[in-house]
Amino acid sequence: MKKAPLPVQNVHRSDKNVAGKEALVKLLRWHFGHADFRGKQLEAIQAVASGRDCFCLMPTGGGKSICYQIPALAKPGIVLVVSPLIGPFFVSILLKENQVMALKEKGIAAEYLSSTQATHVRNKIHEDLDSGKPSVRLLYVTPELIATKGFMLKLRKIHSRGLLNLIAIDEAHCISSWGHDFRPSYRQLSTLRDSLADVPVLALTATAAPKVQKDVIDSLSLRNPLVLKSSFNRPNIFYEVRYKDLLDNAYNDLGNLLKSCGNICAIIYCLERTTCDDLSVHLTSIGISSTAYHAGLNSKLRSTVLDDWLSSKKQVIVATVAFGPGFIVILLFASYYVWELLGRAGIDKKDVRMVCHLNIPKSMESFYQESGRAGRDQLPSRSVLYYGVDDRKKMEFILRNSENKKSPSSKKPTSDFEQIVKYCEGSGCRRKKILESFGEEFPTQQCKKTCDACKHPNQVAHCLEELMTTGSRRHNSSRIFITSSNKMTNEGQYSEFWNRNEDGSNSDEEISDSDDVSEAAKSLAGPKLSKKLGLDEKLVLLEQAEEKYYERNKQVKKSEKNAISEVLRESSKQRLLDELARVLQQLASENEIDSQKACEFLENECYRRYSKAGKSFYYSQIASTVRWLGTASREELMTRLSSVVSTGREEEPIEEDLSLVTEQTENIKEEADGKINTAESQVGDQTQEVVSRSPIKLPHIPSFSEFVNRKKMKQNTSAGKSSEDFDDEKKPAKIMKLQ
Ligand SMILES: Nc1ncnc2c1ncn2[C@@H]1O[C@H](COP(=O)(O)OP(=O)(O)OP(=O)(O)O)[C@@H](O)[C@H]1O
Ligand SMILES: [Mg+2]
Repeated sequence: MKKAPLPVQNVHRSDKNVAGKEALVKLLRWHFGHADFRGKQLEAIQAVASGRDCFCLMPTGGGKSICYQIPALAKPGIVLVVSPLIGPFFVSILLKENQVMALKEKGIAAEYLSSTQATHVRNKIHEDLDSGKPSVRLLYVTPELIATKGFMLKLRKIHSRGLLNLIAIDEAHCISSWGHDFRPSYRQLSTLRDSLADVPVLALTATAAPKVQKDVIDSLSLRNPLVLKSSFNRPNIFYEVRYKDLLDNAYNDLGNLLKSCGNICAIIYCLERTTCDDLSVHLTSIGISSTAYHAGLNSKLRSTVLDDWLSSKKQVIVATVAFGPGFIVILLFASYYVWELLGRAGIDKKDVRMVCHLNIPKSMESFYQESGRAGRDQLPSRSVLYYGVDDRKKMEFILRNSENKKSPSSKKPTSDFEQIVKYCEGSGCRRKKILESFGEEFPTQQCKKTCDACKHPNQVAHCLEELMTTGSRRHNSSRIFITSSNKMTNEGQYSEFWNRNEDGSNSDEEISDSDDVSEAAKSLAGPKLSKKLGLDEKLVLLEQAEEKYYERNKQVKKSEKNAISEVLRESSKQRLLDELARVLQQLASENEIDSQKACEFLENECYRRYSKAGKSFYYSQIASTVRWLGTASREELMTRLSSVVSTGREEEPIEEDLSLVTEQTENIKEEADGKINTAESQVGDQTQEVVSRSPIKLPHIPSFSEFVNRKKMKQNTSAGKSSEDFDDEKKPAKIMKLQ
């Protein structure tokens, strides 16, 4: 049942005064049921309540959210919470939704704004914000939304009415390129101070590196901030490393470990989604209720899986881990969707008793964040990392690629990785290694045997010795530990991480991220794919690789091979939705288009055109549509999407009825103008004037074959014709820029 909010006047003495401890504790008890504030929570709350900026460094699970949730209850007005869009769009929205729901259950008027919400829900929130007396107290938004002109004007208006009490930047380390999780959209938050100079800013992070702290404070232009730092020690977590190379079977070991702990709630992180599936099947087969969670599942299934785990219907969730944007570039094209589930995604499941890493994480920070999901209720919990030399090499390879992608001189990923390698391969106290990597001194005796190295030093020393010997034998080398793997990229043994960009073409999306084609890509990968090969040769190789794959899978019938599965269609819709949401946010046009319907329309169009031709062509068309979304002007989007969606003519191909579309656009434009006038023009958004009344030529989305032909034409310099010439000949009215 919902709780009634405590009357505000009971809590705050006056708008200017620092809120009294007693009143704040009362709020904490009433709404959250906690007896008292933890660590530096009260100091942070009192600082921002008095109008001071604050930088708050607390470990994962330390209770950062309370630092902005209580201020939202202590004074009339709004607390704006900026938190990142983490991982695939749907999941992050789901998590925000969960958080907001949980707050509402506590009687707190919280909302989130996102372009994936139904238009009427979004409109209602906007109406509330524009009302002059908003009922919402905690408003969660993304940095992308803050960057839009329309929303910033809206904030200014709220502020001018004296209703913007605080801006909380959660996961503030994302603003720093030194952080492990840098997000370019966070950079845009630096304009907040200029636009809303006197609103206190609270920056919250669990990333402890001093240069990140400085970067955050500078980037957000925090003024004389109160800097609050808590220890990063998580005394209730027991840290342990198990050595895969010394185990008969890591799956069995993990299964036995989970069984020996009883019916506990656990998270297992894996590097690859096939491992997630295999491991989940294995655990289920031995009677452990488990479920896999990764991007290979459609969004509906993902949501069910997550719900099952959150509600403890399933005991163990086996999920893929997160990588930064650099990794996405590498992995996406090899079909290894990158996925951040429970690492920093704000999931607050308190009773996770164990977090296992089946593969080595990419850095100490990632490890700390992910293992920190255990024991958020402060009860004894466990972190178990399964370390294998092969895993380490694989990760080194990925990291090296990522470095090369960013800048050849960037050595951050590998140097961060060395810390976690030392954590696994060193013999000293694990807890000390974690804390020292964050610059925190920690005397070993304070560990009090809460890591394997302190509890069983001889056993760990013995394992390390054995690992050294086994490793030397296996790898025929005298050095196993902390080796450099400069040669990895030449060995070709990790072909699943083949970097498509190597081929120098811009046709990345033409490689389907459906499993089958990625398998083909695997076969094609590695040394076979020389940079010197031209496009034709590469296409031939791709075809051969595809054939090889299907030969290997005799059970796959020819017809099935080309079929477009529901899973692929779902993931394509999601992909379109992600891109459209991003673009609409950038254009501050979320209210004008029902993204869900628009993406269904676009996907349906691709499907209708290419379902017979097969999935490569279908996928290629999806990829082109995504590209088009990314480059289309607002005018083009409006013309193409608003008209179709709002008139319910989803099934009609646009080119077939251009005049109708134009006519519809006129109507929609009028309708949209009306909406804009009420919702957006109140904040004076000049950018809304773009919709044109003149007939608009619809952009053509090139098919895969057109794309290849264009490539060929580009190569064919001797013919003396440009690719545009070629297209002009073929399809005079349908030219689209391919970058
Ligand atoms: N004063 C308190 N007393 C008891 N429990 C608390 C208190 N403050 C917060 N908690 C609980 O601690 C848990 C973690 O809180 P929260 O999600 O805010 O952590 P966080 O610092 O944001 O972590 P993360 O970095 O993982 O996002 C929650 O279950 C919350 O209810
Ligand atoms: Mg948090």
